[in-house]
Formats: sequence, structure tokens, C-alpha cells
Amino acid sequence: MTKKIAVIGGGSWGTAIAENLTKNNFNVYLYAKRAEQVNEMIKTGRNKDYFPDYKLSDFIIPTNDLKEAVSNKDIVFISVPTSATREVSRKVKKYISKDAIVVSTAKGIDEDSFLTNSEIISEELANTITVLSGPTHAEEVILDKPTAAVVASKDMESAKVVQKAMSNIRFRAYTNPDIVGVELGGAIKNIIALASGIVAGLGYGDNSIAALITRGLTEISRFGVELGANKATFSGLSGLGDLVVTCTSEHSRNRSFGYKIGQGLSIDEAEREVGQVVEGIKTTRSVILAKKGGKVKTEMPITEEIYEVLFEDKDPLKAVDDLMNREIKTEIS
Ligand SMILES: NC(=O)C1=CN([C@@H]2O[C@H](COP(=O)(O)OP(=O)(O)OC[C@H]3O[C@@H](n4cnc5c(N)ncnc54)[C@H](O)[C@@H]3O)[C@@H](O)[C@H]2O)C=CC1
Ligand SMILES: O=C(CO)COP(=O)(O)O
Repeated sequence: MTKKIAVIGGGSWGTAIAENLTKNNFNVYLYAKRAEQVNEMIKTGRNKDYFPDYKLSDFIIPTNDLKEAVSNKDIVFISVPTSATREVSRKVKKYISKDAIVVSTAKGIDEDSFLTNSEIISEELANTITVLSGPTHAEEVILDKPTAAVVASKDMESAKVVQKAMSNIRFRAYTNPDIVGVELGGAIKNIIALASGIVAGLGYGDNSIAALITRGLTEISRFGVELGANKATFSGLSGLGDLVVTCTSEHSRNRSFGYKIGQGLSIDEAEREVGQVVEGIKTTRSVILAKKGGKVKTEMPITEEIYEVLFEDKDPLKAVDDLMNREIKTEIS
């Protein structure tokens, strides 16, 4: 039987996910919070704020009615920023079928609770949860550029259902049971991407970016393993894959934000110019608060420098010098 699917969140990722699903012939309810946005999508067939040049599929049903979107669905994707995940999960609770699979697609760690998105959702909903992650810039997925991703879940049958729903000739999804590693890779790479943007904005070169990607991966893996992840996951699409794309792509919001900081803009100016969610800002604070509170012991020099640049007004040039000036040591510890 054809699955009934909803995507909650009409931003760039929610729209691209919905479009990808329509390529597999699903009718997809796309819920957006703002009524004007929904009316415009219905009237013009375009999500103007995010993809003005792209004509949405006729299989997309834009709606501002959460009940219509969520009721009687087999799969519900949640595609809002981490800061909105709890609120959205609470609202969805009234309408969601108990057998629906929830797909968490945001990449971040909540500042107050130090929870990942799937953990926040599981505090609010009793449904089976899967996580979709990997190197998947919405701008490319929507244009059918070949993309590979990961669907993680403790429940492999549900992961396979989501894998099948998303996979097609242009989107190849793998499964992975390591939900912790998949989510932490996706969250922490945003901090490293932000650092890569800063370094590029300062005018440093490709060597510096390669060093950040490589040492960033070490930092992410150490952090993830301390929190229970499988180290191998960080060599996969949701680890190295997403780290590379976000640290190097013109599409990355985190990298663009960092670039503007490197060029001398203030945090507010840079955030305003990017105009979409920059998850790495809050995730940096979450990690450092967790470290200060003793929840995490792992050494995270890049994240610590980024925290000082973002929240303690440290000069980015000094942050680079301080990273380079640390005690010299062996590569593999
Ligand atoms: N854009 C991308 O290429 C990808 C983004 N992601 C992740 O997906 C998440 C969402 O990112 P984007 O779509 O890029 O952000 P975005 O800024 O383009 O869109 C976020 C959308 O969420 C909506 N929203 C915010 N609060 C809401 C609420 N309380 N109720 C309902 N809707 C609400 C906003 O109106 C906006 O339309 C982030 O965690 C991001 O890291 C993951 C993979 C790819
Ligand atoms: O996670 C992403 C691509 O995989 C999107 O990253 P940005 O939020 O930095 O654009």
C-alpha cells in the first residue's frame, strides 16, 4: 500500500525532502507555519523564499493545517531548526498516528538540555524514530544532483521503510543502527564548517581547510565515542561525508556565516546576511556548556576556539594562532 507522508517545515530542507519523495510518486503534505507562505505555494507552485526558480511538483500538498498534515500518515518528517523541534513535536502529538514513523532531519544539539533532535522528539512522542543525515545540501537534492545519505534508527525495519521511501536513481540512502553517531556527526560538523568559513574569510588557504577537516574529524570522533557512538560511523556519510561538504560547499549556511565572521562582520550581521538557520552557533554553546558542566571530558580545541570567537569576542586571527601554537604532539592518540 502506498505510504502517506508529511513533511513538517517549509524551509529549504523540508522542501527538498518533500520534492525527493514526490519523485517516488508519493503525495506529500508539506506543512509550513506561515499562512502567506502556504498560500503563495498553492497559488504560484513555488516556495519563493527558498527556491524562487524551482517549480514544485504537483504531488506536493502545501498546508498550514497541522492536523491535515499529520493525521493518518505513515511517515512524518520533522524539518525545522533544532530550537523548534520540541515545540513542533508537542504540537504534532495531538494528531500523529501511533504507528507513524517519525524522521528527524535537523542537525544540532539543544542548548538547555544537551539533547539531540531524536532525543528531544522521543521525550515528546512515543513513535519509532529514525534520523536522516549525511552530505545533503537541499539546493542540490532539489535539482536531482546525485546524493547519498544515511537513515539511522534503533529499529532497523523502520529505517528500511524510510530508506526505501527516500531512495531513487538520484538519492541513495544507506541504513545505520548507530543513531548516536549519526546525529552527533551531523551536529558537530556544523562547528567545524563554521571554523572553515572563518579561516577562508581570513584569507587562509586550502591547507588550512584540509587541516580543519582532518583534525575536526578527530575531534568529532573523540566526542562521539565518549557519548556512546560507534567510531566507524564517523568515517561514513554522516561523519566525514557531511563534514567535507559543509566545510567546502558554497551552499553551506554554517560555512557562509563563518566566512562573514572571518571578513569582519559581527555575529548579528553575519546571521542576518545568511538569512537561514545557522545551527553551528547554538551547537557550539551546547557543547561548551556541557564541557563546563562536566558532561563531556573530550578535548575539543577547535570548538573551544570557536566558542571564544562567537561568545567572548575573541579575534579570529588570535584563535587561529592559539590553535596552531598548542603544544606539539603525536597525530594518533
Ligand atoms: N538546508 C539543508 O541543506 C539541510 C538542512 N538540514 C538541517 O535541517 C534543519 C532545518 O534547516 P533548513 O531547512 O535549512 O532551515 P531553514 O531556515 O531553511 O528553514 C527552517 C524552517 O523551519 C520553520 N520553522 C521554524 N520554527 C518553526 C516552528 N516552530 N513550527 C513550524 N515551522 C518552523 C521556518 O519557518 C523555516 O521555514 C536544520 O537543523 C539543518 O541543519 C539538514 C540537511 C540539509
Ligand atoms: O547539513 C547540511 C548539508 O548536509 C547543511 O549544512 P548548512 O546548514 O551549513 O547549510
